[in-house]
Amino acid sequence: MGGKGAVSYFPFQEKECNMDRTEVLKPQTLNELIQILHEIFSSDKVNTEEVQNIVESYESNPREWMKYAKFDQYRYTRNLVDKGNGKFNLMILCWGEGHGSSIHDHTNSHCFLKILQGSLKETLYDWPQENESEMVKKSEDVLKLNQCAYINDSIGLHRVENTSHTEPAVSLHLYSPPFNQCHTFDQRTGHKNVVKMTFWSKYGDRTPFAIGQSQENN
Ligand SMILES: N[C@@H](CS(=O)O)C(=O)O
Ligand SMILES: [Fe+2]
Repeated sequence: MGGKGAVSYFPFQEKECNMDRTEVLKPQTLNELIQILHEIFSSDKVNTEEVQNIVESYESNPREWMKYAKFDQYRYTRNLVDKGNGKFNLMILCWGEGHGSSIHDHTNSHCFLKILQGSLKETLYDWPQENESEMVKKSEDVLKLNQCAYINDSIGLHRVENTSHTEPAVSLHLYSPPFNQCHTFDQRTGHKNVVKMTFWSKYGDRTPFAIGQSQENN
């Protein structure tokens, strides 16, 4: 995997060496994190653990991301931050009290999920069996401020929820390669549906309402 030398254009980096970048680079701002992600994903091979560590090491600063954090009263919103030069999509998801996603897959992409505010419950499920039956819950975890989780389709499916009745939650998601649809699953039967995924806003601007917008993942 991508154990390349450290990148050289960050002034806070003290030395050039062959150490894993995770030991060297701690992004000081969201913009710096985005720069580092561009660098990492420009390579053919990406080390998912390295990405997870770097994303986790960024300390959430609401001033840096508040322009993307747009909430809806009824369901979680997806707000595009950066298109990652075609290699990834970086977005901020805003979860009102009690908002959650359906059980879903990630369309053969890598998914990194970091908490920027509040906390989220992540429940993992196995892929459904052929026969019609209740889906099997594998584990659940409460993700805390700054924590970064990782999932892909070979790990399984998940559902994410803001279980708080008093606090909103905000999360940062990186998907590589980018995707705009996924499958959702009925917990009772395992039946799946394709759903299109849309952005509530892009680069801080509310996306115009599209007629015939499809059902979403929540
Ligand atoms: N994967 C979901 C969010 S989450 O529940 O992980 C999405 O992109 O909308
Ligand atoms: Fe997800």
